[in-house]
This record gives sequence, structure tokens and C-alpha cells, in this order.
Amino acid sequence: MTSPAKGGPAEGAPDVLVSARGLEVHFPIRSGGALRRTTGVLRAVDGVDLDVHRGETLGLVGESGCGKSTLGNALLRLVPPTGGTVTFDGADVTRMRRRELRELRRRAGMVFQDPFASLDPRRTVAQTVAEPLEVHGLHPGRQARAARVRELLQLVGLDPAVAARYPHEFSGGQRQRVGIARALAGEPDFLVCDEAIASLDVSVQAQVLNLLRRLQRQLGLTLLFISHDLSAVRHVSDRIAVMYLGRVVEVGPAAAVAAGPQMPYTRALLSAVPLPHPELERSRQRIVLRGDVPSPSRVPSGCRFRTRCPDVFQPCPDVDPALQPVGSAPGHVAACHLHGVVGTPVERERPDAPVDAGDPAA
Ligand SMILES: Nc1ncnc2c1ncn2[C@@H]1O[C@H](COP(=O)(O)OP(=O)(O)OP(=O)(O)O)[C@@H](O)[C@H]1O
Repeated sequence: MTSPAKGGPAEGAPDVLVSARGLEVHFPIRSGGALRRTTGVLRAVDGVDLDVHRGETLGLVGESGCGKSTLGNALLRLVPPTGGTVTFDGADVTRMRRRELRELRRRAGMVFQDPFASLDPRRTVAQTVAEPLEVHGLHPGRQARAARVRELLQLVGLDPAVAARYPHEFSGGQRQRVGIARALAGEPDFLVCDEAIASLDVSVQAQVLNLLRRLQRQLGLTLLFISHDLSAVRHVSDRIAVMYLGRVVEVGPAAAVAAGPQMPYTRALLSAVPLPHPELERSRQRIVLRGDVPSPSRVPSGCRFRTRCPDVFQPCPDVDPALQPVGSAPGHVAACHLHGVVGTPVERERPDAPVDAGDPAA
């Protein structure tokens, strides 16, 4: 795999490990029956520009169905992009051949939501954690591999004595630790944690979050932390990216996004998060968005958030806003006409994207 530009990034510029440009994952919608004709397109990821900086935790938030998992999968080429590019450490992921792809699989892994579903019930913890070592030919020899498995279990806070046990003998939190140990076995640079705490008890969620934070620092990992839970994301992330209907609509340093969200959608998401101090919590004003998220097969023209936006105004139905610098923190960008820049005009109605009937903004 090729390295980034020789000598690394320019002084002051972030060192980017993973980068998406104009990334699209569109799924065909097919009719029933024998012919299975394509009747439309579902725009799960629809023109995402996003950089993940080396050594950071980037939180990716947004409502269910907005395309977070599909984006995470596309970055690892677990689903094929239908447009745009993804680079990993300077190499084009979409064009990788078998050998490069194998190396990508070692260097970039996934921690899944449901550790029970992602672990094979017939394999012991030792077999589960050792599998990537075998696949990638790491620590060859039975003893060396067993020693590495013990090391990995210790790294995630498990007693190495549990190596001979099966997944059903563990609690949810312990199983997630096994999943993390397995994800770390290839000594990856990058991990996508897709709703990695969502299926755990609240008391265990904090422990797993702290573990991920510690591992990130200790091993210099780069993490994409996907979650619909903005309070968890705020807790672990250096930067936050907000996704709406297949697009990244705001990105910035976690503190800046949390304290000064610039896109009305981000404001609404944040207003739903309970505040830790009772006084602040009493004065919290919840922004309730009207309507449901439109279907990704019927993306509104112009700004895709406009059908629910409390601040919708004249340019929103016609002009698709581009991400642009906002607020005072460096690196804080949002796609919103409230910030006064005209983006790329789009046709008002695309054939596969009719505007919802009764849409007040149409
Ligand atoms: N393989 C697929 N084929 C067709 N549609 C898909 C496929 N995978 C995802 N989708 C659709 O793409 C959209 C985005 O789904 P995705 O799972 O990426 O969203 P998400 O934000 O991760 O949501 P959740 O948090 O509920 O998992 C959804 O409408 C989903 O139904």
C-alpha cells in the first residue's frame, strides 16, 4: 500500500488516514415478481466528503437509516461504492486488488453492534481471537499464537483464563471485549465501531467506551465511532460528523459542534440530549422536528433537510448547500444556507426523487 505524500502532510494540516470524496452507495430498488425490474434508486450514501484524521476518534451521528453503517462499510469496502472515491493511507480503496485488499482487511477492522451475533457460538474465545492471526499469518506457531491471544485478552481487560470458554458463557460487555480483541488481532490502524455499545446495558456502556478510549490512546488507533447516541459520541470523540439522509451535513471539533452547532439539524439532535446539571436540564429547550425523515429513494431537491427544517427559507428548495467553514473553531464546517454561501444548483425534481406531496417547502 502506498503512503501519503512523502514527508507527511504540510505543517498544520491534519494527517488524513481515511478519506471519502463524493462517495455514493446507491442500492437498486427492484420490483417483485420474476422480472425483478429496477424501479428506483435508494441513495443510502449520496455524495459524502469526509476525512478521518490519523489517531483521532471521529464520531458519526444521525438518525436511524441516514446511512451511517453503509458509509462505515463503504470506507472498508465491505459494500462496493457506486460512485466517488475512498482512500486509505493514500491508496484508492475502490481499486484495490486482492493483495492490497487483504492488507486493508488487516489494517482496518470493524467492531459490530451485537457481539453475540458477530461471534461464532461454536468457537472458543481463543479460536475466535486467533482467527485473524491465522488469516494474516501473524505470530506463527501454536505457542506464539496462544501467547498473543492471551496478550490480546489482557489488553481488553479479560482474564486470559477465559480463552477456552464459549461466547454464551459471557455477559454482553465481556462478549464485546472479545469482539474488540478479535478486531485488534491484526494490529489495525483503523477501526469502525458500528453502534458498538448500543446493545449493552447502560452501566456496561461506559466501561466499553472507556476501554475504546484507552485502546485508542495506547495503540494510536484511528476510530470511526458510529452511534445514534449523541451523548456517547460527545464523550469519546475528538471530532463529530453529523449525517442526514445520506450526506454529511456538519463536521467539526467535538466541543465546537456540541457547544455551537451550526446546522439546524445538529441543533435539533443536540437539543434531545439530556444535560448533566439539573438546572441546565430544567432550562433545556427541545427542538422537535416536524415530519419523518424522507425516504432515501425520494431525496428532496436543494437542501435535503429543508422539509423538516425550522429555519427553511428561499434558497433551500433550489440549491444544494455545500459544506463550508462556519463558527469560530478551525475545521468546523456545515452545509446550510443560513451561512450565506450558494452551493451547487440542482434540478428541482429528479425523476427518482419527487418532492413529497403536501410538502410545505416544495
Ligand atoms: N444492502 C442493502 N440493500 C438495500 N438497502 C439497504 C442496504 N443496506 C442499507 N440499506 C438502506 O440504506 C439506508 C441506510 O441504512 P444504514 O443501515 O446505512 O443507516 P444507519 O444510519 O446505519 O441506520 P441504523 O442506525 O438504523 O443502522 C436505509 O434506508 C437502509 O434500509
